[in-house]
Amino acid sequence: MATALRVGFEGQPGAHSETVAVSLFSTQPEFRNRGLETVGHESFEKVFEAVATSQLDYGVLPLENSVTGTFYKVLDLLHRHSLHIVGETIRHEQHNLVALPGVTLDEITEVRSHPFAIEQCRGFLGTLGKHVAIGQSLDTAASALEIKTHGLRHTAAIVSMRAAEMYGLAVLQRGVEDDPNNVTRYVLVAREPIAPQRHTDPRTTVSVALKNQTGAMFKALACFSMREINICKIESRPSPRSIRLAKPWEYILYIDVDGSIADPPVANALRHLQELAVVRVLGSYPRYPQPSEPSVGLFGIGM
Ligand SMILES: O=C(O)C(=O)Cc1ccccc1
Repeated sequence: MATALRVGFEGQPGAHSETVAVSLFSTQPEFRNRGLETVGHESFEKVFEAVATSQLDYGVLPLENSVTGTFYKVLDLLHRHSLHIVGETIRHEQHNLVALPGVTLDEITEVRSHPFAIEQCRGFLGTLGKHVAIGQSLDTAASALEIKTHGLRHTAAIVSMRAAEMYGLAVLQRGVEDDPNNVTRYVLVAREPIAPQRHTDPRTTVSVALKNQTGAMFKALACFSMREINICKIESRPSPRSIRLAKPWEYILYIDVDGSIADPPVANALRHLQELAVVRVLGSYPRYPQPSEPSVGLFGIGM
């Protein structure tokens, strides 16, 4: 039998990104029968490096959250490495306050989680009172692991139900996120690009190195709008090579559009854009439906 697909994520087993990897790879027909080993890494950078050096087949990375915004590090790494986006999915994460079994809420003096999870629960955390300190961990599941490993009776974590079960923690309060409609968009990255099929409602993401010149942004966007191509997202990040003291920076523009580079209007728009700026296609990829919560028994190996 062929070896299982190795899929990397940042964090410990039970992190949201790992849950997404497990659901996606166990439900989507192109991956379902391949076997899966999820592998935790200590940073997004290490996930990129492991895919680039063939230690992993894919990486699953959070790209943006509807409340806390873009995971900038991931965007910067997409530009810096030459990997390709080969899929995306959007998922609602339920955040739950959990602690060692038998511990009650009034015993808690610290709550730990990933900084984005903390931000998404600010309203709830504000109700706990000033005696409760807020601590950060690399990912949500790492906070659960720390509580379990060190027997921390006064610390609670904000994690998924899957992570709570994996680390044997009890739920103090379910659904502590401020916005119940809060969703995270994840991307799947690989070494080789793919050509998505039309029925997958594909998107294309490009990075565009823009000159600091009058009208540069307007002209770049016009390449799409004059061909009736819908732009779904624009984000800009300082271009690392352009940064000098007391000089205006240049920016890398990230543009997501509906359609695939196999569609003539998108291909023409990108050819046009290449006449104005340095363009890299980060991927044309299918949009997978929101994966369901996998059962706790399904997980791979950790860091
Ligand atoms: O920390 C995790 O579990 C992650 O996968 C990152 C994250 C954190 C908060 C919301 C979505 C993803």
